[in-house]
Amino acid sequence: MGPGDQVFLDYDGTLVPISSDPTSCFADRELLSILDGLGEEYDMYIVTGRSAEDMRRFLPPRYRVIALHGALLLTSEGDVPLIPDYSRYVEICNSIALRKNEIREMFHGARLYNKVGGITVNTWLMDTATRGRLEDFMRSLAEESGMELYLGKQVVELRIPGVNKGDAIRKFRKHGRKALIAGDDITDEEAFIKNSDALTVKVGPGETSARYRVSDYMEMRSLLRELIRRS
Ligand SMILES: O=P(O)(O)OC[C@H]1O[C@H](O[C@H]2O[C@H](CO)[C@@H](O)[C@H](O)[C@H]2O)[C@H](O)[C@@H](O)[C@@H]1O
Repeated sequence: MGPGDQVFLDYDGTLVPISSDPTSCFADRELLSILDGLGEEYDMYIVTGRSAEDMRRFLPPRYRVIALHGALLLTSEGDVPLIPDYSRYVEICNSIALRKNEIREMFHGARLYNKVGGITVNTWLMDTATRGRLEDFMRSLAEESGMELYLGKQVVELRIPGVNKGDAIRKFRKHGRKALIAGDDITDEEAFIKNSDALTVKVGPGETSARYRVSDYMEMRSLLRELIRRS
């Protein structure tokens, strides 16, 4: 990897630790200094399943972010949908979000967030049986609404069908440039598989199609510091 090459980084679990509270995953000072260092040498993107609103709260606006699993590019000039029907899915999510209280009453511990182009239910506070019922419910909601069910780390989500990090990254790959892609969750596997020529890094345990592995976000940060040092 050298100056001008590309770096695509997942956020939760890759750059910051996974936490049971999804609302407070702010980038700390060390992370910002790493991202700034990378941004000076490399063509860098954060690629996340998070909403635009979350990423604007967690990170300063100077970074390029691909949000909602690849549906939306955030830039300092504004948001650019990367798929044709984005606004239709926003409306679908807004109408599902109207059922927030009903869903919270049906599934004890469920925390539902409208990602404005996705719906996520955080399941950290739920017992296993209730999560199972929630999955069934969300599966039927997906069928009714035309959204896609996605089961991640302690989240049950509805995401825009067909959207995935792999295709999103491919849109931004530059011919003749090396790329590093890192991530910790199932959606990142889609990025690894669709970019098998890249330097792919799995963060944490579990099966993977990535070529390399680091144990956690701290080792990932060390690797990124090394990348800056060598550039
Ligand atoms: O693509 P990512 O940057 O990894 O984002 C994917 C999901 O991130 C959030 O959930 C994950 O992080 C939470 C905070 O650590 C954690 O509570 C949750 O269990 C994780 O799955 C976010 O809430 C989801 O909407 C994103 O899809």
